[in-house]
Amino acid sequence: MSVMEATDLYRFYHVGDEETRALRGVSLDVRPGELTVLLGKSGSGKSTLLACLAGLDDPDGGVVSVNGRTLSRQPERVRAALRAEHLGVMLQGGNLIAHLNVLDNVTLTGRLNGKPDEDGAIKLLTQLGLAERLHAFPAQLSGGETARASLAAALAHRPRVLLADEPTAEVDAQTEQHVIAVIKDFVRRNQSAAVIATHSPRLAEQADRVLRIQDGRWQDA
Ligand SMILES: Nc1ncnc2c1ncn2[C@@H]1O[C@H](COP(=O)(O)OP(=O)(O)OP(=O)(O)O)[C@@H](O)[C@H]1O
Repeated sequence: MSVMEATDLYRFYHVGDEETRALRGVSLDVRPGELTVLLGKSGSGKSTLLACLAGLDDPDGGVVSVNGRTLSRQPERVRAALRAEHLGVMLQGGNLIAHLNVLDNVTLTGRLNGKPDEDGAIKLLTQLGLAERLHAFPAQLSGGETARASLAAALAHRPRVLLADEPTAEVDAQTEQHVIAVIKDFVRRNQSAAVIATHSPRLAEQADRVLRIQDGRWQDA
């Protein structure tokens, strides 16, 4: 049984006369308890795929569903509700709200879902080495701290699927191991799933499944 399914996704971008075929027929089954890593050169389509899986972008063709519910081509309010209930999304550049401190950012989705869990949020931030930064605002964080706080914000409400774009891009090797441990622990403990785009061989080494994308298609397809 899968927690998320993507079938035959296409996404084309048009800028002037130029057409970029960012996704060209990508299908994916995301299974519970599995950490899936997406590898591919810069520009191969990883971020576009994650944005479509998150319902933040709509594919031009194909369908995305989460927990059996269709996410693609739904009104924004339906997608936002499905995202808040089932998905944790961490995109490049972070997903923190500027006027909320780290702790309030991390507890936000839980509060919106009617399941506030400040203790859980503090525990998660502590695991990620941010115990001293609970009351800092996003503008005061380093790149690596922003990435870790964004990851905590994506995980705190224990989503069925974590979708993360380069969560270890700006951290040192030791911090990277912490981040990977938190993600693996989350997947195992909750029988959730994670789909992570990365350039990190260390993260790929610890994945249950590694998928390679090239020019908007699976490499071996
Ligand atoms: N909003 C956009 N408008 C036009 N073209 C875009 C847009 N977003 C992405 N693209 C193009 O689509 C292709 C896939 O981009 P994407 O960001 O998905 O790649 P990526 O594999 O995530 O790259 P990176 O590893 O650098 O993050 C690239 O050619 C990119 O230039």
